[in-house]
Amino acid sequence: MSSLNSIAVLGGGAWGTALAQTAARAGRNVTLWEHDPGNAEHLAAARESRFLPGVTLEPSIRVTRDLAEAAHADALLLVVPAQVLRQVATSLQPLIAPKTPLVACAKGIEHGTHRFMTEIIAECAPAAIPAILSGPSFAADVARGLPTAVTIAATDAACAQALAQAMNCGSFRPYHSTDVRGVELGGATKNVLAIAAGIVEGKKLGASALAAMTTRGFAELVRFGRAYGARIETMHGLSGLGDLVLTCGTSQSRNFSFGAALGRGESIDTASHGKLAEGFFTAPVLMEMAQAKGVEMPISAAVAAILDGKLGVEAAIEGLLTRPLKAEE
Ligand SMILES: NC(=O)C1=CN([C@@H]2O[C@H](COP(=O)(O)OP(=O)(O)OC[C@H]3O[C@@H](n4cnc5c(N)ncnc54)[C@H](O)[C@@H]3O)[C@@H](O)[C@H]2O)C=CC1
Ligand SMILES: O=C(CO)COP(=O)(O)O
Repeated sequence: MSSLNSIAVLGGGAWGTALAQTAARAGRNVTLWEHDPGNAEHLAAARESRFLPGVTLEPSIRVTRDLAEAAHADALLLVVPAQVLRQVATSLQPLIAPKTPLVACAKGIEHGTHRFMTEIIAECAPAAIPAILSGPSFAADVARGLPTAVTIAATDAACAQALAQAMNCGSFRPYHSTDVRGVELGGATKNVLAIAAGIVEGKKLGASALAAMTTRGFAELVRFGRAYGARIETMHGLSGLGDLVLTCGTSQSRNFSFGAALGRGESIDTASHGKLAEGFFTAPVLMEMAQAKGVEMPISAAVAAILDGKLGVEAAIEGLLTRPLKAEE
């Protein structure tokens, strides 16, 4: 695949803004598309995103609300919440050139259809090359130019390599992979586990409990990944273990913060404090998919039951601790 000189980022939220900054620093010609008129106006006029205050847009980034203008880019990054990715991919379908890489940067699984992000792209924009970018990377860190490594996967190895090359700037190091399913599955699953980790923090259960939760959570991620076709080395990599460790360890994660608020006794309705916690949306789908293949995921199941209002936090903790003893696997 020839080099990708222009990049369009669709979504001027926290992560979209950070990735636009990265692509601009990597020397690409960058267009940042934002659907919301107020947010787009703020991006264009103040040169900062409402979702990432204090970060000034690189001067070369062009802000637009015109999807057709953004669709001209050599590669497009879809940086919107997982549950609206279908809507954006569908709108793009008539506008893009054949074989344009469309890179999902959302972490989730679609409600109702159980589709992973690249499956939605393949369905809605069949002429595109679907890809996924995921890994341990907080938008605020990336936007500030702090060192970060992620994985970019596409079934077409040359495409994954070209995307990694296009997004590589001094501080942002993308590895490439062809294990699309493994990369997207890790990012979706870890968000649910990060809510559990937050609950441990909010309930003040201690550092030992947090380490146990993260480790047994990883065992669930690996079991789920095996059932859905992920490679083991991917689950041990940046987009699996790496992102799990990141988001299970700090309140910088919105999923972790959401769980911590639940652990402190806040209601499900207010615990996100208006921020996007993708694990809230992924938890029920993850459970449906785990049950469909008989995958045992007790921590994720407890999170899903808490979020569904079927189980209290205290009862969930007691339930996990009193499960029959078993061999470690
Ligand atoms: N913030 C972070 O540190 C990271 C976020 N991600 C993932 O990126 C995805 C987006 O997250 P953030 O940018 O952080 O969220 P955000 O809440 O900061 O921004 C969401 C963006 O989506 C746009 N949007 C919402 N509804 C839309 C619609 N119907 N059509 C078009 N655009 C719409 C918003 O206007 C906004 O630009 C999530 O799946 C998240 O898990 C991944 C890695 C890091
Ligand atoms: O995915 C992320 C970092 O890799 C961001 O995590 P949160 O969505 O929980 O803030």
